[in-house]
Amino acid sequence: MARSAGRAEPPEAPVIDVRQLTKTFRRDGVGTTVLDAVSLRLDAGRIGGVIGPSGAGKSTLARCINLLERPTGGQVLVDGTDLVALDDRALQAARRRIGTIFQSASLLSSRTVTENVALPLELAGVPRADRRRRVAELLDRVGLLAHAHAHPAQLSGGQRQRVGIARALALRPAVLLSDEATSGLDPETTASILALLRELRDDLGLTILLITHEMDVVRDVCDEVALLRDGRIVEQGPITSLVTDPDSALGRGLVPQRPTLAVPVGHVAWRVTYGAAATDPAWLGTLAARLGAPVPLLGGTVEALDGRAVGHVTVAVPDPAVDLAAVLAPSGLRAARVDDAGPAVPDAVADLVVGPEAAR
Ligand SMILES: Nc1ncnc2c1ncn2[C@@H]1O[C@H](COP(=O)(O)OP(=O)(O)OP(=O)(O)O)[C@@H](O)[C@H]1O
Repeated sequence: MARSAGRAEPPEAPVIDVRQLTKTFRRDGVGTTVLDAVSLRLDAGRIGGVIGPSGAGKSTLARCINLLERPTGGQVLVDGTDLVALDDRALQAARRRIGTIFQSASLLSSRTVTENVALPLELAGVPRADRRRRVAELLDRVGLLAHAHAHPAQLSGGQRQRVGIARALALRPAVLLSDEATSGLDPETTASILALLRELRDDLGLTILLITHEMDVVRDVCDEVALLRDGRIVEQGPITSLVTDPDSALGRGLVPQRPTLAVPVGHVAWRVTYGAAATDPAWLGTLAARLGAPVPLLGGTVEALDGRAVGHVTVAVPDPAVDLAAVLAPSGLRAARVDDAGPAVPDAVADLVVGPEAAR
């Protein structure tokens, strides 16, 4: 349809729009608030993460988003429909918009792979021939056609999780909700499941929300992330913004500072944060030439994210009078003296899995 000239298109509504979600459990007249005014939005085709330590309320949030648990307050809009406001019958239909995968794939052990994937189709009354076609398509997509007649006990953990993913996609949901789906898998299997999720997003335009306690999962696959702690979102944003903000605890958790070498006598340690769209790759050599003395590199992590360099390095500046922040600003780098830069891994994320070698 032609757009009318001069009229701005309304911004696209997010596929997931959680507003002021609250959950209080009551036992013996005593209420415990597990989610406190949680709000998050995720646009179509984005992969969002919710990360938090044990007990933060992550699983409760996942269960409130697909309404397995009724929120005490707030709204859960999926594709513009507030699930909280629906009666049970309407909710049953609306829930098909969300496919969920869990830590244990929760497959029926007596059923084959094909029969497990077909289950939601059976329950939805899809005719047998259509079911067969759809299951074959799904198993092909998750790379399990060869195991169609196997039982769950004959599969590896990663393969079981793929069956869970195929089953979650059976009714063509708009949203895939993953509650710790890669927890307990080895790093290689985790990477292959995350690659599959990325592929599903790219090919099917799925919107994916990952609930996890692993920073590596967030860094590898998410476009944006929210940090949940004690039932509240304490920080959230696009990954690229967080990792380029030296003041972001989440950003520093995502690209953790490794232990550095000792500062040579007479030098001052500075932490340099990458992140501008363009960074002069030769800045360290340029800096040494400008100071007329070598600038020892004490450690750091720099990696590519969305085609730009992100991370931090620690360098030892031979002249205490140098204001490195001012010197490096034109190179697209931000610098803070290590004494003022805060801990390598901020307290706010210290209890999350930030990588095996991260400084504690
Ligand atoms: N049905 C319930 N009744 C009472 N309290 C509950 C219930 N479900 C969860 N809780 C409490 O809510 C808090 C958050 O639990 P939740 O399982 O959502 O956290 P989590 O972040 O997923 O933790 P983990 O990573 O350890 O699974 C916990 O203190 C838990 O005891």
